[in-house]
Parts: sequence; C-alpha cells; structure tokens
Amino acid sequence: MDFTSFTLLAAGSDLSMEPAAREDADGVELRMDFAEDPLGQLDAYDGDLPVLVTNRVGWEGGEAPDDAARLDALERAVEYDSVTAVDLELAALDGAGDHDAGRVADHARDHGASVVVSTHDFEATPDRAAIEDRLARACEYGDVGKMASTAHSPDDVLAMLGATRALSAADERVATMCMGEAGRHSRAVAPLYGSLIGYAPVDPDEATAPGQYDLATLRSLVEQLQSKK
Ligand SMILES: O=C1C[C@@](O)(C(=O)O)C[C@@H](O)[C@@H]1O
Repeated sequence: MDFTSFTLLAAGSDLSMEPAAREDADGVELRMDFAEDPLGQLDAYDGDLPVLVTNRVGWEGGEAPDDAARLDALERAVEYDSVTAVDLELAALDGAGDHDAGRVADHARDHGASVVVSTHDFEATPDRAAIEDRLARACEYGDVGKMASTAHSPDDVLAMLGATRALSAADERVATMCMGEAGRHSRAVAPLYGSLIGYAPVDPDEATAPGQYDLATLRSLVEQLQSKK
C-alpha cells in the first residue's frame, strides 16, 4: 500500500472477513489489539488484499498494553509479505509512553512496508491550527499522517476538512476523519479534501471506532461523491 490515492481499508480483528471485503476494499486493517492470535492469523492468511497492521495501545484508545511485546508483535507482523503497512501512534514515536516505536518504523521500512503515523482525540476536535500541527508532525515520522478526532458540531468537521485540505495542498499525505455521529459524514467527504485512507468494517456491528459506515456503504458514498458525472 503506497497511499498515493484514496485507499479504503476493511477494518477488523479477523482476517476471515477478507473474502467478503474484496469487492469494496483496497486492503484490510488488522486490529491486532482486538484479535485472537493475530500473528497466527497472518501466518495462515492467503487472501488477495494487502494488510495494514495496527496494535493500538491502551492510552490511545486501543486494547494493547504499553509494553515491548506490543512492538515486538508489530515487528513480527511486518515481516509477512501480505503486510504492506503498519500503524504507529505519533505519541509512541515522539516520546510518550514507555517504549519507543521507532524500531518498528525502521523494521517496517526494511521490509518494504509503509508507515502510517496516527493521532487520535476521543473527546473533542482541536482547532484547525492545532490539527495542522499534529498532522504535520505525524507526516514527519511517517509516509502518511493520520488524525481521527471526535466531532460535536459542523464546525469541528470544518476544522478537520480545512486542515486536511491545507496539508494535502502542501503535498503531505494525510488521512483524516471525525468520529461520532456529528463527524460521520467526514468519512465520505474528507477524501474530496485529500484524505488518503478510509476505515470501515464489513459488518456494521463490528465497527472499530465510533461513527464508521459499513464498508459497502462507505465505498458507495465515496464513489458517488467523487464521480465526475
Ligand atoms: O485509527 C484508526 C481510525 C479509526 O479510529 C476510525 O475512526 O475509523 C479506526 C481504527 O481502526 C484505525 O486504526
């Protein structure tokens, strides 16, 4: 996955959903922190879609402990040919937490995988300038800088879309979305402003974040909005 154009990922914890994702997804996000035996799943994986692996740490909204094993598992994961991208938290790369995730980024690049550097706000949406700053910092560490915030108003979504457009127009690769009901439409609209990655579950009951559309719906919405007709 080089993220040179919009990439829609089927997000989930079980790679057995991959066949059902092929029609609408460009890849799969394996949420290792939610998964049973993620490395065993990768070992057995013979799907067609490339995989981005995420092992989200607890202090960034995930289920993984902040320990060396979390990063070790990501290093093992990027060694699989099917894994072409890895997600690392900005905070884990610039000194927060107990373990430096830089070794995972290096190992990923040694194995030809892209690095998506993510930052989240599960309470609110910062102002546009703060979003642009966080995205710019994420872009310094990775191939794509990603931010997911929580929207409570149209103004929150406007701030995210404005920041997305500003970074994209400056030739930075970003992925953005606003979580929650007030932010839901951003998942279909942000690609028009330069967001390069979308996340959606095959089964709407298996969302990995608040406000996600199911995969088929998000694919349809993005395609209709991007249609030149
Ligand atoms: O960071 C992200 C974005 C996300 O939180 C979303 O809002 O769609 C979903 C997560 O699975 C993914 O790792």
